[in-house]
Amino acid sequence: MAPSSKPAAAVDPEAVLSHTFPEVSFAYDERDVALYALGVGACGADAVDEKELHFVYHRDGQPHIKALPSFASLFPNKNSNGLGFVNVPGLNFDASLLLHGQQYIEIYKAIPSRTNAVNKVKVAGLHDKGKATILELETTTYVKDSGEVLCMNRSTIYLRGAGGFSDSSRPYSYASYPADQVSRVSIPNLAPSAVYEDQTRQSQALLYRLSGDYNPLHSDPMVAQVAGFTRPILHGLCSLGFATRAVIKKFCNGDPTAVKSIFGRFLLHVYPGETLVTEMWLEGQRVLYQTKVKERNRAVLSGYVLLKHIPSSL
Ligand SMILES: CCCCCCC/C=C/C(=O)SCCNC(=O)CCNC(=O)[C@H](O)C(C)(C)COP(=O)(O)OP(=O)(O)OC[C@H]1O[C@@H](n2cnc3c(N)ncnc32)[C@H](O)[C@@H]1OP(=O)(O)O
Repeated sequence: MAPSSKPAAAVDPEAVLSHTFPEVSFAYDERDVALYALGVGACGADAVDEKELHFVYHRDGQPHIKALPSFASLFPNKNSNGLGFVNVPGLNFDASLLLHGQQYIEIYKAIPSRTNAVNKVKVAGLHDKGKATILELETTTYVKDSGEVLCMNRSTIYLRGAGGFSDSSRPYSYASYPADQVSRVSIPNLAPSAVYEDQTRQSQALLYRLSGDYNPLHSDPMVAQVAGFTRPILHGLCSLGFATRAVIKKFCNGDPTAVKSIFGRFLLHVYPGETLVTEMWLEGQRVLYQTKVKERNRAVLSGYVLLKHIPSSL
């Protein structure tokens, strides 16, 4: 290479956008649904909580257990343990520095408590932020036998240190979806309509990982240190599960089928053991929320949950 040549860019957008992912088949059952619910704190403060017990136990038997809508956020993990994008040609990054940035989930059909399913995955966005690259992957999940569409997850992955690949002065930015679907929510300057406090356990990430996200960032102190944290951090989707539970509890009377879509932006890491305080505001059929860590008084997550209808009791 001539000394004046530019080093190869870390990201080749054409190669990334033209990548096709293999379809992935998977199955789950009520045990997975209940394990997930425990992983996001269901019945954590009250083992007979009448608005949550049906997520982990049912007197009439396992088939009657209900899936939390955020259980759907696990489906992209089936694509090579969630890291199917690590080997995308044209996408070079340090995997130890990646963080989950945002998650958007559309639910088209009540999430069954057991099914055989298929994931179809595509790149939905790619953005050069200079110090980072943002990759967005869309995973659409179908019921295997009927072909019905169950849900769609759009996962935003923040790749620290992998930006700066744009040629021109205008940073590269591509998205295949309307911007307002996943824009950062503005938190109202009003007292919240509801507040819910949850204590995460020291072992929260160790329990949550058994639902299928085995990234050692959440369990291994050395890996966490390399990534810049004093100890393993909580999975972003675990915090999102806590926030979704808070909304279902406060606005849906425990009914998981009332939820149409969920959006969350991860603002700051959470350490297992910290207390999550979720403030919620009802705006039309959307519940805007912001989750703070009580011990550090810092906002760690914000977003919205769109409901099919507002329960008449509100
Ligand atoms: C199939 C998919 C599976 C994915 C699994 C991935 C593995 C899972 C890992 C985890 O769960 S990690 C734990 C959860 N996540 C976190 O804890 C991250 C918390 N957030 C942060 O630490 C920070 O917000 C950040 C992501 C490091 C960004 O902070 P930074 O200070 O670097 O950003 P800014 O200077 O404010 O903004 C730069 C640029 O980027 C945009 N942006 C910022 N934050 C996010 C975000 N969370 N999501 C998306 N985009 C983000 C921001 O808007 C700026 O862009 P412009 O506005 O300038 O265009």
